Amino acid sequence: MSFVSVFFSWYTWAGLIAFPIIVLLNDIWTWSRMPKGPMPLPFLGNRLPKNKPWIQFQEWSKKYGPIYTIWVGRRPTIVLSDPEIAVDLMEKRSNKYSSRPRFVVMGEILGTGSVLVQPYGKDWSIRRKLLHRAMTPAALRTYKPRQEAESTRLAFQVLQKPSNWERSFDRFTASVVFSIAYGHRIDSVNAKIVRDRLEFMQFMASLNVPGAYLAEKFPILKYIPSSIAPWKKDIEEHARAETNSSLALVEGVRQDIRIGKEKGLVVAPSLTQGLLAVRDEEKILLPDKDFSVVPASLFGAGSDTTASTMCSAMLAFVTHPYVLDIAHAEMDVVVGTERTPTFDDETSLPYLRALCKEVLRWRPVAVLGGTPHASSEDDVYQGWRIPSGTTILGNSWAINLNEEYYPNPQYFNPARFLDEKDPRYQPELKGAKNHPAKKGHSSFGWGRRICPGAELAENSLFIALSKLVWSFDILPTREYDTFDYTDGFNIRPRPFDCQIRIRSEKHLVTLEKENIAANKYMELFPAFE
Ligand code: HEM
Repeated sequence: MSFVSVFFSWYTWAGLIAFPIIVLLNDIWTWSRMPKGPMPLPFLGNRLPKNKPWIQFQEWSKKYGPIYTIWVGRRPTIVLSDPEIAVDLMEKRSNKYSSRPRFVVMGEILGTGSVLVQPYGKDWSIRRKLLHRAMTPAALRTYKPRQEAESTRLAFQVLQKPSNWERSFDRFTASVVFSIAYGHRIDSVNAKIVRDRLEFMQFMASLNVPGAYLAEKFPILKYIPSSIAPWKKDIEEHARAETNSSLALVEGVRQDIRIGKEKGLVVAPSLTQGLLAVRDEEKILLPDKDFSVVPASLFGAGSDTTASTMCSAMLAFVTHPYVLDIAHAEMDVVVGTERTPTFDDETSLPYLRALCKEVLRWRPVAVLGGTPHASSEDDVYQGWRIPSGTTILGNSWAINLNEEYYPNPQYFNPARFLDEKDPRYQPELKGAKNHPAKKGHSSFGWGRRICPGAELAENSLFIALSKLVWSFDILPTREYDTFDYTDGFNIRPRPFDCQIRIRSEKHLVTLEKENIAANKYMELFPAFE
């Protein structure tokens, strides 16, 4: 039979027509057994919002309930808006819900091997275990002096240039993670390494917005040669630059160790230094390119997230001024004016601790729960069928602002997180339901993929906000829109001005004195230029 006759034969045509029908019937069957959501179009899925999808997702949760399905092309995504359900799936059934969806653009085309986007499995587990070595309680204790010194330097920089507060926050969080990762501090956000890293991060974040790239719906598009696909060429160039930069940072630490040995100098302890030793001792087979991702992920995942949360705290201060009054009163009693707060004060500053939790709840920086989870086995939940490979998106915006758990959720009030015996506790802020997580919020994610840097971030938040609250009055200069946030993977308030002034002459003298000691301490960690 010739090719032409096969082409025109009736069964070829029947096959061509039957195939999409079979696929469609299969999709309808899958759809009919999954939690109901907005009606998708065959093969195309749902029309997804281009901007701030978490708002639309929250709206849909009011119509379709706390668990519903949306379709990205033919791929189902379950959206969760209730913390209990999120825990049921991603924690109690973490053996089935700890993978990541296929990221055609951010994972396969960018391909920088970030822990964040790796599917559950051996490759992910090696990197994650290495990361955990840097986050043990003992390791976290050794970072505290750096965080204290850096937060004193932060308060002093804000004192010197109050209008530059947001940049100072970025410098602070960058310096904390870089000094931990590579043993080098950051004195300016204009340091090349910070500019480069911020660009990589913002770029990566822009790849993960649902609906941003057609290749996510139609993976075949990833095979288009980059010579005729400028969007792909751009992604590949970013990937090369990021990998080279991560490798150079590890090489820098190797060089520090070499020079230290030659000259008999003490090298500032760092995560990279420790992990290089572990890799050699335990003969962990991880090529340099993949190894370099581990320390690099500290900045990628930990700097902007922490700084953005601090920016949200500033927005909360200027829009809910009474909070600062209460925090100031607590500082005055516990710390006084002769010294600034330290980690030793933590247990005596419950309002400050509650304030940090409330910021994380009120404006979760990883607004869609960070990187989505994916199921790796078929499952049945509340009678619904959830097939293997389903994307699971914990909408932190909807979860953290869920009225059943947090009455009057848009109202910023740290008292929600105070102990019931605390006289400042307000019972009317207790929800009809109790949040199932020990932390009382879901801003660090869930289960086996929960943020490994949560405690480090909480420590940075606590000490930085404590020093800022201790030092300053932070006052509104106009009306603010508490929803005026950036778009993307992580969110932060759009830049805004406010009045920041030192609380008294005594505070000024103490801060100046402690800043000298803090600068001296941070000399242990030479600055990245
Ligand atoms: C306020 C600060 C931070 C917030 C709100 C935050 C939030 C999150 C969230 C929501 C996830 C996704 C969790 C999940 O999939 O269930 C995540 C993952 C991650 N975070 Fe954080 N994070 C913060 C700071 C940090 C810091 C300081 C580090 C540094 C070690 C870090 C490292 C990571 C890494 C490596 C992952 C990927 C984990 C994995 O996929 O296995 N984060 N974070």
